[in-house]
Amino acid sequence: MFLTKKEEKMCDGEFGETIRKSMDILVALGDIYGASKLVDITSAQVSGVSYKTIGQAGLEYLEDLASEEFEYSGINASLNPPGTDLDNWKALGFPEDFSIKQNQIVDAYGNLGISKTCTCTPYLVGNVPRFRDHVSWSESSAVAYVNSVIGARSNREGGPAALAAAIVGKTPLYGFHLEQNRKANLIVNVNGELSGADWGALGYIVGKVVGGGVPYFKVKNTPSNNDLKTLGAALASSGSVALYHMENVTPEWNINDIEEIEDYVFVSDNDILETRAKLTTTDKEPDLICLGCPHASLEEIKKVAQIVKGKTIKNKLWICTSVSVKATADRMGYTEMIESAGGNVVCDTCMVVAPIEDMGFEVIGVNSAKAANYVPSMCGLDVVYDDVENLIRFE
Ligand SMILES: C[C@@](O)(CCOP(=O)(O)O)CC(=O)O
Ligand code: SF4
Repeated sequence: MFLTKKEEKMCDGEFGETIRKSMDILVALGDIYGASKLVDITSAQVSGVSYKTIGQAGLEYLEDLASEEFEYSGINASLNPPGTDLDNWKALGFPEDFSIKQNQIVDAYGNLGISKTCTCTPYLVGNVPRFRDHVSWSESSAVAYVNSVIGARSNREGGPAALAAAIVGKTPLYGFHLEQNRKANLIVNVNGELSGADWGALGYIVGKVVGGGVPYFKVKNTPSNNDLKTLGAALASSGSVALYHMENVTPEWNINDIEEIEDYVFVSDNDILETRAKLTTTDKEPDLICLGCPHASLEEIKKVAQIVKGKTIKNKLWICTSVSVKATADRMGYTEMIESAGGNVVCDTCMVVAPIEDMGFEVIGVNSAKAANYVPSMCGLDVVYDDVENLIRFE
């Protein structure tokens, strides 16, 4: 891979150990994937934040990296969800030792120059690249969104690579950074109109078929941005999708030569119904309904507030989001409506990266196919997959 004189000096340690270690990761990646050079990025999104997933070794690695002075690239970089509500963990019943360690991890990232936004939907709260910008994002649902809905360019980075890219402000030029790799290779024809949890079911079905390819959707009704975030999350969890196109909807849909795509899949109403049923793993009622995978937007919180307003919820309810979105929900009175009904707006964390298996829950109600896919495997708990309206039960 070609390196400039300055980049070579960075690799040789002339700019300090933190920069050298970061360059090591980026150059190794570039060599593996045959990148021609490094390219400047405008944004990074760093996963590998939960104490549940990176543990003590991860915390020590980050504290060590942050202990040295270095010049941060200055690009906009934000963090993925940690495993606790960083400020409100005590009141919400998150384990103390875990929450303290978790705050130390987030502080170490902060010392490295990464914003403590702690969300998988950074595009809702100020980390919004422009069309065609090169970026380095690692949360898989966010990668799907930034490539597909925003039209910026990212590979599916691992946490350490996105951190290295943030520190240096560059990423190796290969894969989805190159125009020629952004074309679709599978056409998905969807038979009926979709709503709510149907979008996640569609993503789950197509992710399994397309793997790491690029699907091109033809759908009957236009999805909202919230639907696109749900769809992308599901595609990226059942497959390893980083980019999809939707006819007349996403910004690069017309870069494709449709006639040249040989592979087709048809998704019927019945496929959607069967998948919705398959994603539920139990016939028991959920003891926790956990919404916001990916992290909820203000409109999604508003919808829940309207459903529960003036009523009493039977089971526990969390709606997970970022501190920034919650601040607006507070002002709008949505948080108050949800709390009065017995629910909580939970910041920073989510049902997958929090240690919910140690918090006394057994069955989790979710409206996200990604969460339905990961809660059984990452938390060992059962899930019920359905629309918000059907999940929430009242006294
Ligand atoms: C499951 C996931 O959404 C959250 C866990 O990620 P991490 O602990 O931030 O590496 C990661 C992903 O899908 O990229
Ligand atoms: S599992 Fe869902 S809510 Fe949790 S970080 Fe990933 S996308 Fe966000």
